[in-house]
Amino acid sequence: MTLLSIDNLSFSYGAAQTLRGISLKVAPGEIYCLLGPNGCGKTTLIDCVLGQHPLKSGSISLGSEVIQTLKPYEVASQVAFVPQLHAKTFPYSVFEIVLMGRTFATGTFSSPGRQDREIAKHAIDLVGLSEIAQKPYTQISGGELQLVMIARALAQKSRLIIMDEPTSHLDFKNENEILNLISSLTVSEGLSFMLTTHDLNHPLYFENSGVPVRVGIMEQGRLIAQGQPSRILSSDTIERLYHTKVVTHTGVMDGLPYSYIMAVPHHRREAI
Ligand SMILES: Nc1ncnc2c1ncn2[C@@H]1O[C@H](COP(=O)(O)OP(=O)(O)OP(=O)(O)O)[C@@H](O)[C@H]1O
Repeated sequence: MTLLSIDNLSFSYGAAQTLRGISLKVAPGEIYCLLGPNGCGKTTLIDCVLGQHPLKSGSISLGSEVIQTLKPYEVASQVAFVPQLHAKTFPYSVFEIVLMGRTFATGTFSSPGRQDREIAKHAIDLVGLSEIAQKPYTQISGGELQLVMIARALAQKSRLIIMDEPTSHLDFKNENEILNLISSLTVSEGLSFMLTTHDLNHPLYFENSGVPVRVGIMEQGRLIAQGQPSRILSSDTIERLYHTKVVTHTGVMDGLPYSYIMAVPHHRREAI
C-alpha cells in the first residue's frame, strides 16, 4: 500500500525545467528524507505535493486518488504540512494554535466541537507540551514552537506529515528531540513523514534508530538515487554531489549497527 505516489512529475516556473521526471512513493509508517544541494528543487517538489503548482506533466496521488481532483479540505485530511518558518501573529495560546489544525474538519467559520478539542489536547500530550498548553505561543522558545507546529499537524489527523527542514533553527538538544519525536510517532502512531533536510546524518539518525526510512537524493531537478540511507549515502555519491571530502563511519552500539558521515577538514585531506 502507498500513501503518497509521485509519478513522472515535471514542473517549471518559467522556461527552464525545475523538476524533471520525478517518481517516488511514501508508504505508511515510513520516513522519506529529501536531500540535495541548494536550489535542486526540494521545496518546489513539496509545494507541488501541497497543490501549489500546476504540474507540467505527471501525477501525484494520495492513496488511489489523484491529488488534482481533490478539494483542499480533502487533501488536508490526508496531508499535514509543517513549514520551516512560522511568523507569530496574535498571542493565541498553544492550545488554540493546535486547535487550528482542526479547521479543515470544522470549516473556517464554524466553531470546533468537543471532539476537536479532545483531538487537539491529545496532540499536545503526544509532543509533551501539556504544561504550557495555556501559554501564549508568542512567549515560547523556537524548539517549543516547532513542537507546537507538529502538534497542530497531528491535530489534522492526517496519515502523512510533510516538513520543510524541521530542525533548521534548533539547537543540538531540540534538534535531537524533534528527530526522536518523528521516529517515535512513525513507530507508535504508524504515521509517515516526508521531510527535506540539509543534514546528511538525519536519515542516518532514523536508520540508526531502527525506524523504516528511505532517502531520495535530488540534483538539478532530478531524483538521482533513492533507498536505504546507509547504502545510498556513500562517500563517492556525497563527494560528487557536494564537492566535499567526507568519511563515513559505521560501528555497532548496543548490538545494533549505526553509521554517520563527517566532512574531512581541508588540512587533513592528504592523510586520507
Ligand atoms: N517562485 C519561484 N519562481 C521562479 N524560480 C523559482 C521560484 N522558487 C524557486 N525557484 C527556482 O527553482 C529552483 C529550485 O528551488 P527550490 O527552492 O525548490 O530548491 P531547494 O532544493 O528547496 O533549495 P534550498 O535547499 O536552497 O532550500 C531554483 O533554481 C530556484 O531559484
